Amino acid sequence: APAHPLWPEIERVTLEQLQYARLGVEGGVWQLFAEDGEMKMYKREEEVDGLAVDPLKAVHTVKGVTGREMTHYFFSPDVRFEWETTLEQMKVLETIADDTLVILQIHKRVWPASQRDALFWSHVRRVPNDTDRDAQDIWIACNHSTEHHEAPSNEGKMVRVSLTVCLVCQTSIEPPSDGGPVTRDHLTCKITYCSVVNPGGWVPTSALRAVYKREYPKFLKRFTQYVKDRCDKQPILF
Ligand SMILES: Cc1cccc(-c2n[nH]cc2-c2ccc(F)c(-c3ccc(S(=O)(=O)CCO)cc3)c2)n1
Repeated sequence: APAHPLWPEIERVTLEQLQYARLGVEGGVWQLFAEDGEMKMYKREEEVDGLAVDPLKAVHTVKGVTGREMTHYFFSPDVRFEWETTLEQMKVLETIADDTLVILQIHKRVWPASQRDALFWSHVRRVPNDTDRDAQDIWIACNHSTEHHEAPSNEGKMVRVSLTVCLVCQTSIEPPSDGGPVTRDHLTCKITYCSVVNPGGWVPTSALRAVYKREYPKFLKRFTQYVKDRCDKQPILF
């Protein structure tokens, strides 16, 4: 593993997020707040220092793509402006490895709050499926707030959020009964998107919850549709 000061934290947080994502939404602690076809969005209402920091967990089933493809397009900074509608600026501050970056993002201001930015490391990895030999490997992409000497001090113009986000994908293949080749029609990708965002500065709880309720379903629908469109008619990446 690369000898970078962030590496131990990247390893720990990525594997913690994998376990967290794989925990179901049973137990009554998660409140279903949005549903659209296969997509189900849950939240927990939690406040830290009077700030709503509502953990979010979304589950979705997407046909015709693999977990490697889904996490690749989530991780890749090159395509982020194509699906992340609230992004205003983005800068890759450090390339730690081809699967590990440090990114600064400035997002569009949401009235009446002040504009926010996010500084985080981003990592994507394949995790062999240790429980079920026949199953495909699991893929996880994880974004977690960090410090970085290259991050411009935004002279108080911006409020910095702190976030931990993961996208965990499990692909399954239903092979064609006629023994023919596996095509995208035989692929199903089960995804779990988890996010905890501390808005960093005071936002009225009701306004923040309204933003989450509007933005998260829109984001996940748009992102997963973007990946389906990009992968359509392309060779399958397992
Ligand atoms: C999807 C969503 C939920 C809640 C708020 C908003 C939003 N609306 N206007 C500005 C933002 C905004 C402000 C700060 C942020 F850090 C992110 C933010 C959201 C997601 C991620 S990510 O890591 O899931 C995907 C990469 O951008 C990173 C930052 C988004 N968008």
